[in-house]
Amino acid sequence: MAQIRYFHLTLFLSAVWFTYHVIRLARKAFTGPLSKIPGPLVCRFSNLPLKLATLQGRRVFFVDGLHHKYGTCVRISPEEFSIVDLPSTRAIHKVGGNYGKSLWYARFTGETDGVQSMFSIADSKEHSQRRKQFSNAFSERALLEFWEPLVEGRVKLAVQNIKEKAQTGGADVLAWFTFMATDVISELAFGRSFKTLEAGEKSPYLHDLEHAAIRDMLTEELSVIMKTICYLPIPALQHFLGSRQRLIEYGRSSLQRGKVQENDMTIFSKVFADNGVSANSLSDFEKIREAKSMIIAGTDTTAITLTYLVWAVLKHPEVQQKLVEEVKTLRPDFSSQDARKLRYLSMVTDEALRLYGAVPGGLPRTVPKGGRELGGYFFPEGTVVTTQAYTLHRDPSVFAQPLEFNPERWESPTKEMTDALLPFGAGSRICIGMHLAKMEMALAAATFFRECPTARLSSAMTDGMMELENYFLVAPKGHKCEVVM
Ligand code: HEM
Repeated sequence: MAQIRYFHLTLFLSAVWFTYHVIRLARKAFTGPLSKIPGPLVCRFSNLPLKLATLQGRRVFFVDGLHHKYGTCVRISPEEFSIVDLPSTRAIHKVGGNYGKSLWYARFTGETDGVQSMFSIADSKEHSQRRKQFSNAFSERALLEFWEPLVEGRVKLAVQNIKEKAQTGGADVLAWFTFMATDVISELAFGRSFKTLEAGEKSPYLHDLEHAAIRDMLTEELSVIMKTICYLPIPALQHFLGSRQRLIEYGRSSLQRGKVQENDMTIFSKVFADNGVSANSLSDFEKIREAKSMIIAGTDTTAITLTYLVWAVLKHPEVQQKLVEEVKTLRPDFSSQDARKLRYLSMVTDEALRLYGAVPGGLPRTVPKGGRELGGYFFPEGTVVTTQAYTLHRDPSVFAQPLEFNPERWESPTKEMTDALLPFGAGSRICIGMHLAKMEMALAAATFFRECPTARLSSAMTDGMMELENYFLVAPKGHKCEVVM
């Protein structure tokens, strides 16, 4: 008898809980300023469509599709709104706009324990203090003075390997550019390169980084399932889950080694102190977090964009011919500045960044105190608004025939075009590694087309393999890009 009473009580309480939530969701969906924002009915109640798209690697395309249907401002989940008109994008990202990064960044990077890297810090003031500690190390001046020989050396070795392999069967440019970017950023962060170019394969640290990224993404999207499975005593699973701890231990021992050898030429070096503020003053754990974050942010981003640049050029023989002629004019020991002065290479790079910049979507921000008017709608404070370069870069009113790879469009660009090109983000959170990425890309593209002027795509490469998939970054679905000579 008592059991039946408990059963009815549980049923009653569940019904109350359910009704309360339905009413709360319905109120949110159909009343208040946000209810005026268009979007699919289901997205007013559930984030399932967005979650599914994210897990299937097509978030950016899902959101782009919604913009095509509903306009420049659209509801993508009960809690999140995407806005892609240029004035709103600029307002959200502008310096002093005070739109903090949303909590998604801390969860996505697994930095929810209070020790955050520059990438995930939400608070604008705290972020600007941290960023100041690194801005000198990543300035163009410091790059030219301290890091250019390192980048040049890694680029030469990468292209030499590509050339040899391309002549004798096939070279996967994505793999070699990934090794190159890894070696550069690992030396900047830890004072010692992972030497993946010499090994011709990813280091254990990189494997752990990949596992940690997948783990963090799954924890963000499927938290209940992840909390449950982490107790299963399966060795492979436990090894996978242990990746984050191994990264911390690697970082700790690298920093220790740096101290012992007094090797101070890293991004944390006092050499780069800005008005006495250097990243040297960070705690060891903060440095470990920053180093990990920069290796993640500075590896695949550059390698993927560069790979698409090479692929897109090889798909367009007329572009390849023009580029090959141009890079021939460089002196044999050309510098990154010489390469960046090349007009056509710069047009090709802008076009590759427009269509294939590796971070084209979903930069969520929290609306600051007092709320803000954006795109004709009022957003109360605390609302999450997100922008995406993917849609902005394909706006037909700004870029004629937007889906075509056409470097010539940058011959004499309109102001709208240059304003709308935001592959590195904008404002206070603009990519701190932008100058480094541009240096690597200019040197690598120029060296590749000088050394491999007759390169072509291998017959094994299909267009489908280079279709984009999107897990925060975009990447080729086939996970490789093979060239031959
Ligand atoms: C082609 C290559 C690259 C692309 C397309 C790219 C793109 C971006 C974008 C769009 C953002 C803004 C993210 C946001 O607002 O949420 C960003 C931020 C960032 N990037 Fe890059 N990036 C590239 C290379 C690099 C490199 C080489 C590094 C090396 C350190 C790097 C480090 C960072 C960091 C630390 C941030 C966070 C900056 C902050 O919040 O203050 N990136 N990047």
